[in-house]
Amino acid sequence: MATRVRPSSKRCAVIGGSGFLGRHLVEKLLDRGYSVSVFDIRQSYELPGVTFHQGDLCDKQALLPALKDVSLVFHCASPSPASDDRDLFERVNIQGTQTVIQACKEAGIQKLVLTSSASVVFEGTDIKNGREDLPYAKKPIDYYTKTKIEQEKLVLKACDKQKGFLTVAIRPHGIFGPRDPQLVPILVDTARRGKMKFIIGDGTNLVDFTFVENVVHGHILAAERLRPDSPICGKPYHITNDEPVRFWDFMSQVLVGLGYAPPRYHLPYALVYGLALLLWLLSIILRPLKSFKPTFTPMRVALAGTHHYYSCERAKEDLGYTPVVSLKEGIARTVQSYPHLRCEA
Ligand SMILES: NC(=O)C1=CN([C@@H]2O[C@H](COP(=O)(O)OP(=O)(O)OC[C@H]3O[C@@H](n4cnc5c(N)ncnc54)[C@H](OP(=O)(O)O)[C@@H]3O)[C@@H](O)[C@H]2O)C=CC1
Ligand SMILES: CC(C)CCC[C@@H](C)[C@H]1CC[C@H]2C3=C(CC[C@]12C)[C@@]1(C)CCC(=O)C[C@@H]1CC3
Repeated sequence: MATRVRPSSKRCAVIGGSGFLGRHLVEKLLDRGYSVSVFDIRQSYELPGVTFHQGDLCDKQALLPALKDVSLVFHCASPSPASDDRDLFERVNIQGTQTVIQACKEAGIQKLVLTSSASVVFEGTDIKNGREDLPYAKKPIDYYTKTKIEQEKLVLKACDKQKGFLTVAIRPHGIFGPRDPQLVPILVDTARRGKMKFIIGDGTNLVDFTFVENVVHGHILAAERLRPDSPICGKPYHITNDEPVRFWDFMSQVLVGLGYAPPRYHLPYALVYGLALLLWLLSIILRPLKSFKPTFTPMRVALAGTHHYYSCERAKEDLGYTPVVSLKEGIARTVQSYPHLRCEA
């Protein structure tokens, strides 16, 4: 008679484990003695203790082998927020997350930890010390945000103590660190094209940027505290560096660290936002003739010109969270990790 292997609490799966956050999470899980099954649409590395399963998370049959003998699943896969492909976001973040939940239930998974985003409450206007009880954005600023909201709702609603399927959502904001494919590379590319001379607005707006290891720490605390009797079941948690910083000071520190000049001249927020909106509309209208992707999208301008920082008191109280790497140290380690992006002049 075939014996069914009891899932080990030290065996977990990371969906999206080839990505920026996913790979940092996998590395920390290995350090902590977990063995890890990675499921991703691409394989970007090999590591002892990790088994790779390549596939699309919308395909339950492809997903199930990655969840075999696993008790804990982290779901941190998403299309890039830089995309504006509505169908892709809906397919992966909404239908795909439904598939992940179904596959978890079929595979007898006990815990599912979702990487959501603090942006689920952001509508393009100021948020100061926002707590988790803020309502979801009624007018989400883009398809990424819209589908992250639906995704979070699905995962939190699926939490079922009676059936032994526990869920929690982590809401990070502005993740940065070594190997990030977005923030630093886009910033440097913009600087190299001579477009990082301007500060949008008066430059005093405060924002959370979160070093990737703090985000990983929040995920692991949540996973380890997720038990039927814990208050965290079915809830979202902000995870930040807990050091809101002026958006333009952060950008300047990264730019200067890499040898580029910081932005100096101010432009009115409303003007830049209006221009970004116009360019975005033009890029849609002209798409059949010529494809171009504006750097300053309405989303980026809103993120660069408003206050948006979040309280992580709930994570401190319920998860025992405190950041493990300060902003200063995080920026230094990030800058050091991009020798190829330094200014050569
Ligand atoms: N970066 C940030 O500042 C923030 C990120 N988040 C969230 O954190 C999570 C991780 O983000 P991050 O590490 O930056 O993103 P990455 O793009 O680096 O990682 C996501 C991974 O998921 C993969 N993926 C995409 N679609 C599928 C699919 N259909 N099936 C299987 N795998 C897929 C990606 O592959 P490919 O690259 O080929 O698409 C990639 O390897 C996301 O959920 C994101 O929404 C939340 C707040 C802030
Ligand atoms: C061109 C410059 C004005 C801006 C360059 C940096 C930006 C690329 C980043 C600044 C804030 C970042 C951010 C995200 C992506 C990269 C930035 C826009 C997210 C949208 C990533 C996904 C999320 O869930 C929220 C993030 C907010 C901050």
